[in-house]
Amino acid sequence: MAEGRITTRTREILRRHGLQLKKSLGQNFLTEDRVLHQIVEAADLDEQSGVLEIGPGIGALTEHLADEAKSILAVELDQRLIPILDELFVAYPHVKVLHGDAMKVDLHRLIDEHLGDCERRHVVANLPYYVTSPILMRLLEERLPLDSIVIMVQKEVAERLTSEPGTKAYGSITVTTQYFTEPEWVTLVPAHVFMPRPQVDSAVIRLKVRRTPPVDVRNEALFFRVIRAAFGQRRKTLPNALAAGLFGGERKGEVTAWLDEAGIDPKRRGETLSLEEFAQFTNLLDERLDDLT
Ligand SMILES: C[S@@+](CC[C@H](N)C(=O)[O-])C[C@H]1O[C@@H](n2cnc3c(N)ncnc32)[C@H](O)[C@@H]1O
Repeated sequence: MAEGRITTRTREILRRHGLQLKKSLGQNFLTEDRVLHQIVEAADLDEQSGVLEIGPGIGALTEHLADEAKSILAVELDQRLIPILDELFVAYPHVKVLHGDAMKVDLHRLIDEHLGDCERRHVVANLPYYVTSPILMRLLEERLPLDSIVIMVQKEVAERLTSEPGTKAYGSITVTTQYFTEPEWVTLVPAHVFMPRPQVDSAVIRLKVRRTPPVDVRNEALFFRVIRAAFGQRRKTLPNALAAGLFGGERKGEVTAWLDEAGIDPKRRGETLSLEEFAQFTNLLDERLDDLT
């Protein structure tokens, strides 16, 4: 079969610049137009959209985004790729390439500076897999002014983010993501469309950022502590896991009673609790802890 356009483009750019891709930076570049189209389509962009792209690589996705959106800010960690990106987008004043680490740069300031005049803002990215969860948690927990996040992630991560209570894939990242967004599976992406080919398949998901959370939580910090504790020690019973994560292993009796009071059978495992049940228990716990102080 003849080599596709993007594969040829990628090989050509890498050869011309004498570049070896770095596995440690998660550099698996997309080489199929069809998948690039699917990602851009899922983001539902128009001439009022601003896009933050994390990890543009050598700009395969950026090129497609540049055709659809008003402004693009592309943050790339690998300094070697910056001159290549600058050269590729020299004639695109609405594409700004920035050398930086998406885990460290001030995203609020950058979005305000570069995408502030856009009506809608999106993150669109083929994320580096070694840092997917921390980047996603950062995007959500910092409450950036975003409408949606369309990301390519490892298939297993996509399954976690879109899973239901009681399934193996359901975890603290699921609950946290579903608290901030409505996740939607877009498409499965086989490993062979990347260069170099990774060990695992991938998937594109779309996270529609919620304006308000779907459950009423009075103490958010406590809510996230409860979630982490419930999933922290999967083999423990729920009262044991919560007592261990929240009270250093003490107060198991009280935790059991509070679960009962919140209408949650203490014999259940943490991974069977819904978002509503986590909120219910946290609100009760917050009240009871207040009463005790
Ligand atoms: C999976 S590749 C995607 C490249 C390109 N967008 C594509 O779809 O072909 C991930 C990119 O993220 C970059 N990267 C890795 N860690 C990063 C970080 N902490 N901040 C910003 N970019 C990062 C890598 O250098 C690489 O270019």
